[in-house]
Amino acid sequence: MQKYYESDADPGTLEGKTIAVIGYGSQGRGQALNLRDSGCQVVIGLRPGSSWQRASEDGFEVYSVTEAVKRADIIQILLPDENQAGVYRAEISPNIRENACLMFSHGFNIHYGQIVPPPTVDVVMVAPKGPGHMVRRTYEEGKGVPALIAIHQDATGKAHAIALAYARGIGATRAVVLETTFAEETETDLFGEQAVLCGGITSLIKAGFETLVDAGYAPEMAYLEVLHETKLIVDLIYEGGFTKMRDSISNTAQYGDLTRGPRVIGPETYVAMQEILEEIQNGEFAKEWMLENMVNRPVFNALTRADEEHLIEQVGKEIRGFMPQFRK
Ligand SMILES: NC(=O)C1=CN([C@@H]2O[C@H](COP(=O)(O)OP(=O)(O)OC[C@H]3O[C@@H](n4cnc5c(N)ncnc54)[C@H](OP(=O)(O)O)[C@@H]3O)[C@@H](O)[C@H]2O)C=CC1
Ligand SMILES: CC[C@](O)(C(C)=O)C(=O)O
Repeated sequence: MQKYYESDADPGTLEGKTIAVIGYGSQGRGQALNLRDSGCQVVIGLRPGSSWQRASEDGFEVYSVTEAVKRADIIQILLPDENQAGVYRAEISPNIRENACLMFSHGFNIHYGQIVPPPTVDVVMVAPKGPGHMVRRTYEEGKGVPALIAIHQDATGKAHAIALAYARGIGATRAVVLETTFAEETETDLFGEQAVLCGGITSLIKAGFETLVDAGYAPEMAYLEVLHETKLIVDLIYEGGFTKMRDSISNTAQYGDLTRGPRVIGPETYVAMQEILEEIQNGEFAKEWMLENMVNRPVFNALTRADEEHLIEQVGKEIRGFMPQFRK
């Protein structure tokens, strides 16, 4: 896989160019602040509301999406995936300059054909592999979150240089930048968040918590055991893989890990993972998510509410209240 570092990116590529960051949520805020601190010229495109106020308070020039796009050489679309196509059709497409660069941090709308840009613009992706607040925090610490770049369309011949310079601007080249495609990024990202990072881990934690509570153990004990300690174990895996984590735990824990783990994640889970991946690859998941938004998200809202009311959330709130690191 092609990898890039700080010295591969030329910050001069962005000189004299205006970058419009459209959206000022998790990624919008993190990327915009990092770009500005890296010396780039950044404006923000938004609708009136709380994000507008936050971006203004952070000292940015904030415009409607239409006005921001008119001013921009590079347009980084950091709206929720489900809103991007509507805003693109109404405000971005009619105002985008010829030879501008249209940028994304996730390939969903291009890969699934929700946005079809004209052939006169560059279409690239710079996708940090981490949440927006980490993109900002690691930059402030002098480090960076790794990122992926991909080129969907190179109208100007400069698409690759722009993507790398932008990745440098948000701090990603301080770590590493990997080159991929829109298809590979979209499919692996959706799979990762559904099967492992978000869907997989919350379901695993909930199953462990419910098993202990149903067996008569105190919910506080169950919370500390299966949720609180998860971060401590994941931090070790993050720092040094399974080996570092296993070096740090007891031999008893390691034996239980090696012999019982495969009973929890057995053949049934592999089958479910393959099915989930197929739904992503054949576009079934994308279609379901788009339709869910068209009818005001009944499933999304009901499932979110049910988890918010789960005992693990109530107990967690109480226990975190005792710990100084979680007090505001
Ligand atoms: N969250 C993350 O860490 C990651 C996200 N990504 C990708 O980054 C992109 C942005 O996601 P994320 O940062 O989570 O988004 P958020 O939901 O955090 O933020 C969305 C922003 O868009 C604004 N917005 C929403 N609708 C409109 C509209 N119709 N017109 C103008 N502004 C609007 C919101 O403002 P308002 O206050 O008005 O609602 C908000 O500022 C997505 O493509 C996502 O897949 C990629 C990697 C990680
Ligand atoms: C894991 C969720 C994520 O894919 C991410 C932070 O990278 C997302 O889309 O938010």
